Amino acid sequence: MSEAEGSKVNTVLELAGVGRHFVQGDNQISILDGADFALNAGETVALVAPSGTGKSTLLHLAGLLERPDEGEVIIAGESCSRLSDDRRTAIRRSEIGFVYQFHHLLPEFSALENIMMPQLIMGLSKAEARDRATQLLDYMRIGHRADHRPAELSGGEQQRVAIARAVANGPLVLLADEPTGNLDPETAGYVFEALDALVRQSGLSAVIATHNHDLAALMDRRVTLDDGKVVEI
Ligand SMILES: Nc1ncnc2c1ncn2[C@@H]1O[C@H](COP(=O)(O)OP(=O)(O)OP(=O)(O)O)[C@@H](O)[C@H]1O
Repeated sequence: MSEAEGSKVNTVLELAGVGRHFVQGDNQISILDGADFALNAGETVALVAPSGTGKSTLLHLAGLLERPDEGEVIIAGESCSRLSDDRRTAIRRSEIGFVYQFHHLLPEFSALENIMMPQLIMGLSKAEARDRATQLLDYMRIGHRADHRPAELSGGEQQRVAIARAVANGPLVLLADEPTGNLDPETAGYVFEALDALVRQSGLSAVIATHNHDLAALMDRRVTLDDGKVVEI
């Protein structure tokens, strides 16, 4: 295999010439315009860019929550832009983990049940899902909170549950949209470090949008958005 072919195989997520345009009033604005990006297996990348430049838009496209207006989103070698909604949902469920700024946990379920849920949807047995959820809670050092509902957890604990839920099905790629943006600096630091450790321990690839340059420095690479394109910083 040539070096070029080898590096393709190693690319878990690719954006190729991606464009996303919105109409605002009388104007069309191009948030992404010919954006290229490649994420390698086991790599962590921080996406650091000013508010409103398109970080969430990029993550939504990469996570197959939206379709680009042009260009391709390629996950594990499969071009996804023209696939059916059902196929995109299947890929998203098996290959993508998402963490948001706000935890979006299901309020009526416990921490453990929230982490079991995506596994049950994927067809795992209750016992398997419970074992994996318990392991993840222990890894995130909140095993003692397993039976608590989200409202009974601190902000940092809620985000650690949300991170555990995002990786519960062993995705290929973790996408996180300011996962610590809603936390005080000290809590943000330890939640981010726990996220980083979990990603590295499980060999995951991750793109993490953050405004925090100290936390971004923990990642393998940093990129920003400039004039609708992804550029290294
Ligand atoms: N569905 C939409 N319709 C119209 N405009 C949109 C839509 N989605 C996003 N935008 C615009 O695209 C721009 C980029 O939004 P996006 O949420 O991606 O930015 P961001 O970098 O994540 O910002 P923040 O850091 O504040 O979360 C914003 O100006 C936003 O108003």
